[in-house]
Amino acid sequence: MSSEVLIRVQNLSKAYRVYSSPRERLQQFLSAGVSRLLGSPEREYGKEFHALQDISFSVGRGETVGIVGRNGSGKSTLLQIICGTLASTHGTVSTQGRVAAMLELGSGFNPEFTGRENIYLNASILGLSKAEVDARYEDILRFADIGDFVNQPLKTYSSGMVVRLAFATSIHVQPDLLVIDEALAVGDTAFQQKCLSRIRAMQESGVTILLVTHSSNALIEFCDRGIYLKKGRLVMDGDCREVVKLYADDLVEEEGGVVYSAPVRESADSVAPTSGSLDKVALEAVEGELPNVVDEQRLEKTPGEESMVMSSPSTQKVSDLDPIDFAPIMPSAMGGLKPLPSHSSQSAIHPISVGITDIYGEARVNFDFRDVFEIRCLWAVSELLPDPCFGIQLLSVDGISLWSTTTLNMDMHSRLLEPGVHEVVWRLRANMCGGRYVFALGAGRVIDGEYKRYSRIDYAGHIDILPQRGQGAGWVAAEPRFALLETC
Ligand SMILES: Nc1ncnc2c1ncn2[C@@H]1O[C@H](COP(=O)(O)OP(=O)(O)OP(=O)(O)O)[C@@H](O)[C@H]1O
Repeated sequence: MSSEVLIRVQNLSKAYRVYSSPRERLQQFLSAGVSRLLGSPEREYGKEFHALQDISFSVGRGETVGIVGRNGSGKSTLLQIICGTLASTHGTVSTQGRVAAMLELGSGFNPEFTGRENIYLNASILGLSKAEVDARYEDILRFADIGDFVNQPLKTYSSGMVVRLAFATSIHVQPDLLVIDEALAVGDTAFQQKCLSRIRAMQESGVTILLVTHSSNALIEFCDRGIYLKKGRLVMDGDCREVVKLYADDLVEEEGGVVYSAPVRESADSVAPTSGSLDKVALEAVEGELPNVVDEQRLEKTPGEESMVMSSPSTQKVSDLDPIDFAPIMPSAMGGLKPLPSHSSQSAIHPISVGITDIYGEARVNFDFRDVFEIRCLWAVSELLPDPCFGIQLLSVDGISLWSTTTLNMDMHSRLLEPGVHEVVWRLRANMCGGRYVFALGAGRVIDGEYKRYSRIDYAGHIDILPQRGQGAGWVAAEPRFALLETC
């Protein structure tokens, strides 16, 4: 990336006047008329609302910057001002070179014009001559792949077709800056993939890209830098992972969850073990203790109860053993769990504290791919609880549920839980791609063969899995192998 600044935003603010009723709006309108007639000062009705407040940042040539923030945080407003389709209230924006923008659906397109007319219109607004558009026209059509619709008015298009045309036009005008406002989310999967690979090619050829996204993965995968807008203010501009972390924590908090991060022990986390090292230590720990392993692995030990025991083949050599099965599940170091607030109405089973730990019960956040880790919770049971059931859910930081299960699904039920405090441990393997993952927990009862939730912890903690080179993108780490075979 060169040091040339392509976008400079300085102390940018955008204010709207918002009215509580149509009447108030009318009063404002009349007051403006009266003040114009009489030359008197205009009386202000309504309230001022700041969609953006005092935003400053710059983007260098060749950089890809992602903007994240909740709905209404000002992302589209910012892009519109940068692209010149909206005026700011205060501050300045300067851009260098040709700016191609994919703002809201069809922005810059006229619904009455045909696709063809819109291509020419749009490209000419961006400074291309007719001859230049002629030379690119076939390529644009090929990329958009909308067939004969190109000769129909845009108002007859589906939203996906508008995106196809808009994207095809934007990338063929050789922009210096490409501005994309979530538009790709509308296209079909195959088209999205085509666009993403074209965006990557444009990144490589030095095009500057400003991208609004709701996907933390997209931010981390595509962007050099992240900007986080919150209620119209820029709260972070920097490393994508830092931005994702802050955004994820805020999301949980704002959606009513109580955010507890498992206490991070700097020494343990700053020297995160390399892949497999934890497993090795775990195996050393269990060597010589094999006869006790099965007993140790019960989540709760009640004489005579056989549920909640992890399967443990007993004929393997120690060197073959996998810590997910063979390392004993130990009680947490109590400092490793974070206390949860008590609520005024408490159900028969409610959480006291929760945390994510390594297999020694030590709080930890960073794990390598395939490391084994544990999500622990102390549950207070206030009455004899027949058929208790525990649930777990793995979520992306965007709140997408990636996996969930319950002890009922795992056929671990029909077990009486005594009043008291019980530590429940879910041991998992980090079979996920690099990135952040959030966990939710639940506890309840099995009633008529169904899991009835008594308590839920929306945010029980998160882990960061360190990315592995060549692993690929996404959530599921499928551990691919590849062969290219000769055929005769
Ligand atoms: N013309 C307007 N009058 C009053 N308020 C407006 C106007 N346009 C936008 N806003 C408000 O400005 C704020 C920022 O809107 P903006 O569309 O930029 O948010 P956003 O982050 O892009 O949201 P989303 O993720 O939903 O697209 C919102 O609260 C919105 O309601």
